[in-house]
Formats: sequence, structure tokens, C-alpha cells
Amino acid sequence: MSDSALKLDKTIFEKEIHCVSIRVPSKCANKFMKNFGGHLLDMKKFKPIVEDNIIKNNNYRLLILNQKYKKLDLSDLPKDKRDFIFQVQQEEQSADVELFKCEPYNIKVGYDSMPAEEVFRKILPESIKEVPSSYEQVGHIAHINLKDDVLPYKHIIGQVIIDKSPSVKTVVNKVGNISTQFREFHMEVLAGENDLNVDMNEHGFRYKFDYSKVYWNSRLGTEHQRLPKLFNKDDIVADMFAGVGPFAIPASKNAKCAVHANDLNPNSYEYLKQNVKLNKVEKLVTCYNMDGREFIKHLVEKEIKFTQVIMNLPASAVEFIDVFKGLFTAEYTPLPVIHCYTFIRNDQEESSESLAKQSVRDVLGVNDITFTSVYNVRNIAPKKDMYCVSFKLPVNHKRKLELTDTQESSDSKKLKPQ
Ligand SMILES: C[S@@+](CC[C@H](N)C(=O)[O-])C[C@H]1O[C@@H](n2cnc3c(N)ncnc32)[C@H](O)[C@@H]1O
Repeated sequence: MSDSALKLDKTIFEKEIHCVSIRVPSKCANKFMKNFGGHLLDMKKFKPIVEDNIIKNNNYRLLILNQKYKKLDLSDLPKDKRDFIFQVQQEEQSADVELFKCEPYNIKVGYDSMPAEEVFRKILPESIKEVPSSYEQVGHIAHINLKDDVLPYKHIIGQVIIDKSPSVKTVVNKVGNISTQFREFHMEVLAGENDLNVDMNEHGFRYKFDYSKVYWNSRLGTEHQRLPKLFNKDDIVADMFAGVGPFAIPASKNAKCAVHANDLNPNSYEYLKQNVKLNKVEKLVTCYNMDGREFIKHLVEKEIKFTQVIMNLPASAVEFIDVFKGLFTAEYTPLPVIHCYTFIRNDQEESSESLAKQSVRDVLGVNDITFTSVYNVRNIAPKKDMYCVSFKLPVNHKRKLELTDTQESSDSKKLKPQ
């Protein structure tokens, strides 16, 4: 049956859970709560100690035992817990016959009190072993990657996610692989509002963008915070693949340093400029819409110095390191620290860290590189991790001084690429 023909019948989730309750004096409720850990009702949205609605008396509370206990004579409850009830009963010395009475307590559960995963298990055929269990949230959008076998149920899955998460207004599914030049997703709206304009907050910074037109990955939130913390106000940062600004904006705002932020995607560039304004860092961040290599050459040609370079295009950033070969003149000190993100697929004996370093050496064609850190950012897939390799360019990559005229005077020395 196709998904659009399927309707979510919420009545199929209704059921009654039969529990056992004990009437205890209100003043002893905390004592029981402390002593009965693990033996009280354990269900989301339901409390184990409630007001007594059977005999409406504020001096009573109903203690609801864990749903695994079913016997009204408490014979399935561990002996030490039964002894504890008896002990409190003795201490209270109450003549009230209602107190310490056990009674059935039935809890009605349904769609609203069930977690999404449980709902999926109930509505998806048993042949589907892996039900959807997680999604990435970007502003009001939940982004899910559905496997082929659940695709016939994609709209219902979307609807359940919206019902279960108040902050989600739209659910999208990734269509195809992320292999576009600008790393944006092709997506299909499964449920909710057909609105992909995000207005969100990450670590106190505000970002606006159209999720279908630019790259954004909420799983990089920690990294967007970690890297800018390495910079200080004397730094000048060149962000080669800046996206909509999640490194550039925190760097300028926190370290108060100047940032040159670039992205080739015209949409990213537009949103980058908007976000720079939105976060009030126009004075520190300059935006560019160029190819990453051209951007670096442009900064050098315009004698715009930079001390830190961010290269977050993990699938191919390492290849872009070639732009630094022979680019700098002898006067360019200190040479910048490069932070290059890369994916390392590791099914070899060699460590991922050394594979990451080697990939940088291979592109630069030299061995004497000073690596300041090789940081494991996150796991992407089995045997595949994302790393941030930070290194200083070796001195022999400085351009050689060349005399442009016959004068030997140091004043007349001009710098030319090798
Ligand atoms: C993985 S995203 C990272 C964006 C941002 N730094 C972040 O963390 O969200 C890579 C970015 O590089 C941009 N890009 C792709 N190829 C590029 C190139 N040749 N030159 C400059 N930017 C490029 C894409 O448009 C995309 O925004």
C-alpha cells in the first residue's frame, strides 16, 4: 500500500497498563520515593506518586509500583520492600484502615504518550528490522535519511516526528547522495510546512539560510565552537570554504579578530553577508565569492596578511593545499597555520592520524611539516572519521627572492613567484 493511502489510526495505540498502588500517608511519600528506587512505576509522562483520586483526601498519596509487579498481595515484590512498608506502617501506628491498602491502578496509554520509536515499531511491518531512530534538527526542520525499505511509509514517519517533537515544523528526507559541488542537500518535504528558510541559533549566534540552497550540518556545532577558540585578537583568519559563516562569525565575535570569509556558492555568499550583519560583525568580517584557491592568491596579491586558514571541505580540502606551494614571499612572517578538514577512511594498520598527516605531506611534497594537532572531529561511518589537521607551512615553501632589476641594493629587491 502506498504511504499516501495509509492513514495514521491513532486508536490502535490505545491500551491499558495494569499496575498495583499502595495508599501511603502524604508525609511519608518522600521516604518511599527514596527507598523504592527501581521498584516504582517507570513510564514517560507518568509519575510514580500521585494524589489519591479514589478517596479524595489530601493526607493520602498513591504509590504506584513498577508495572512489572501485578499481585495485589505484593507477593511478587522483593521481601525487603515489603518489610519496609510494614516498618513504616508500624511507625505510623495509624488506625486508618484505608492506609497501606493495595488497590489496582490502571493507566491508559496511547499515541500521545508513546515515544516515536515505539510508534514506528507498531506501524511498520515486522520485516523492517531497523526503524528510524534519529534525525538531525536544523532550526524548525528535522532532516532524516530514510532507508529504502521504509520509503513507502515516509509521509507517516514524517507526521509522527512532527507530532512527537514540538520544535519540529517540517520534516525532510535526503534524496540521493551529497555529491554536489556546494554540498547542499537535495531533499523532499515529507510532512509539515513547506518552508525551508531556517532562522536558527548555534552557541548564541544567529544564522538565516535556505536549507535547500546552502550547506549546513548541525553535527559540526561543537567544532564550530572549538576551532575559533584557538584564535586571538591578533590573528587574521582566512576561511576558504566559509558556508553561511559558522566559523567566521564566532571567530570574529569571540576572538575579536579580523576574518576574510569566502564561499564559491553565490547563495552561501549572500547568506554569509546577511549573517555577518545579523551578528553585528561587519567591521571584522569581509566576505568573498570566489574559488578557494583564487581567494588565497587574491589575499596574497592584495598583501592582505592572514595567520590562520580554515579549510572545511573535507571531501577535497587537502587537494586545495597545493595553493600554498611557493605562494609566500620571504617577508611573509609568520606563515599561517592551516586547519584542514579531511575524511580518513581507515581499514589499514596505520593510525588514522598518520594517514591524515601523510595526505598533507603528499600534496605539499615535503616531509618537514610541523603538525600542531590532528583532531578527530567525528565519526562518519564505520572506519571513516572526519579529522582537522592543523599544521604550519614549512619554511622552504616560501617564495625565493628574485631580483627584478640589476641593482643589488636590498631596496630594489622585488618579489616574484618561483
Ligand atoms: C562542507 S561546507 C562547509 C561550510 C562551513 N564552513 C560550515 O562549517 O558549515 C563546504 C563549503 O565549501 C563551498 N565550496 C565548495 N567548493 C568550493 C570552492 N572550490 N571554493 C570555495 N568554496 C567552495 C561550498 O559551497 C560549501 O559552502
